[in-house]
Amino acid sequence: MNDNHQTWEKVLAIIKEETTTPSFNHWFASAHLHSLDDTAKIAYLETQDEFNVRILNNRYKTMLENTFKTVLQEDYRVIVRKTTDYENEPEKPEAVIRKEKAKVTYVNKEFRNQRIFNPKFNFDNFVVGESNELAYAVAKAVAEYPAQSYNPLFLHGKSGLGKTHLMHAIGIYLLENNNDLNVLYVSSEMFTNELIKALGEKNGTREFKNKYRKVDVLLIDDIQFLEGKESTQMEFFNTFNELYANNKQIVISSDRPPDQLVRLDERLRSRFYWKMVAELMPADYETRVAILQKKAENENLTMDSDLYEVIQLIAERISDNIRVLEGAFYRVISFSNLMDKKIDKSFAKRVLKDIIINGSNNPTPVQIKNVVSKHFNIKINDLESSKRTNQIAYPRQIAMYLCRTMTDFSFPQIGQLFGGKHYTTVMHACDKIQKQLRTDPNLKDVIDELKKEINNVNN
Ligand SMILES: Nc1ncnc2c1ncn2[C@@H]1O[C@H](COP(=O)(O)OP(=O)(O)OP(=O)(O)O)[C@@H](O)[C@H]1O
Repeated sequence: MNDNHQTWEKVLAIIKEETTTPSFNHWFASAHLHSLDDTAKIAYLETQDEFNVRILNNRYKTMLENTFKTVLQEDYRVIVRKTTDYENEPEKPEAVIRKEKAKVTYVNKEFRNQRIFNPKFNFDNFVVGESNELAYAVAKAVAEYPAQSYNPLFLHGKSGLGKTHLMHAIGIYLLENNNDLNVLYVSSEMFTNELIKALGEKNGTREFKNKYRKVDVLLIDDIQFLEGKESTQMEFFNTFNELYANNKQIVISSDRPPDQLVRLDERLRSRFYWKMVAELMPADYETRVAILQKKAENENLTMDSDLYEVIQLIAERISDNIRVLEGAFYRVISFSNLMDKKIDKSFAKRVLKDIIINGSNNPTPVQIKNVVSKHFNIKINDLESSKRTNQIAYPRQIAMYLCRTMTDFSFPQIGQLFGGKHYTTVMHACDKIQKQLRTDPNLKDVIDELKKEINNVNN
């Protein structure tokens, strides 16, 4: 039995445990592992039937990727194709094969071990919102048509907003579609260290230059690191010019726009403006929620109202860095696994005490009442009155629900704050809104909007 066969057997054994017998027999039993690309970290699966391909790709991809991770102890991206798609890869003349083999060896030697792409940083996993749609669109265009419309591409944005993710996504996409391309991803720090090492070795500089001049697509991250390093800048300047002159794609990322890289050579800075400069801005609330929903999906978590509330809580409180946002979410997940506790809001608050409680204050019931009364165009006094018309009672129930979910006030305390109502009235209101939220998307939009407004007032 070869390694791939063994791997696939292990994957199947796990999946068999996790799915029903009919699903397993239907979708997995006839699939095979076609090949594993250990460099690009892709598992290629094959199956005979077109529909089966679609189901495995759409419905079971996350499960497959998680299972490969369990078996191989590494992240692998899964691609399922029809068997005939592999068979129909055009036969190449002997001379072409020989030439390609030579090229592959060369790619192996100089570039393969620098293809350090994180398979999770792909386009499918990148959630697009208003804050990043331009950057996403141009990154995708570069991946599809390198060195055509957007060369060079300069991506900038504050820390943790997805620059590296998009660069890896470009690299992964390019390699998936043309494995022979010389795609090179380097951080500016790696570039600098490589240059310093080369300077200390016999023929080092020549080899360094040769290597970089042979690149088809250069992805260079965190260019701000080159600030103040004159000789590295000079070498990068030469590399840039040479690649550009040969119509090779260059993608650069930075934590600032080019004009703010003041300790970078002016000639280099001006080149960054030649084609496309795209900014990644802090994600808005909806995008932050969508990002965490995607992470939950990737972790195979079942989305119930408790989990959704936790996602909202984290998205409300952490707004300027996606890395911190997802870090908080993963912390909740791992503590819940460790302690075997269900994820809900009070558990999340405990686990994230340092971020949620100390890092930011809960809104006050007064702020909540203010926002709700403005939204429904009624008076705060009305919220505290005993009027029972629907026009007043419904916003009051919503306000009570928000006080309960956004503050640490108890049912009796909230009752007091709403004109001395009995605690069972507050419980009833919260229960009603909670249930309605599960079925009424309009109410969910209203609540989301109110929470956003309350947090804006609170910050
Ligand atoms: N739009 C998005 N959708 C999904 N995940 C995202 C998105 N934006 C960022 N992330 C995630 O946030 C984390 C941080 O992103 P990334 O490392 O790309 O940030 P960065 O801008 O390169 O930060 P730095 O400047 O600190 O290197 C990653 O795990 C990435 O997958």
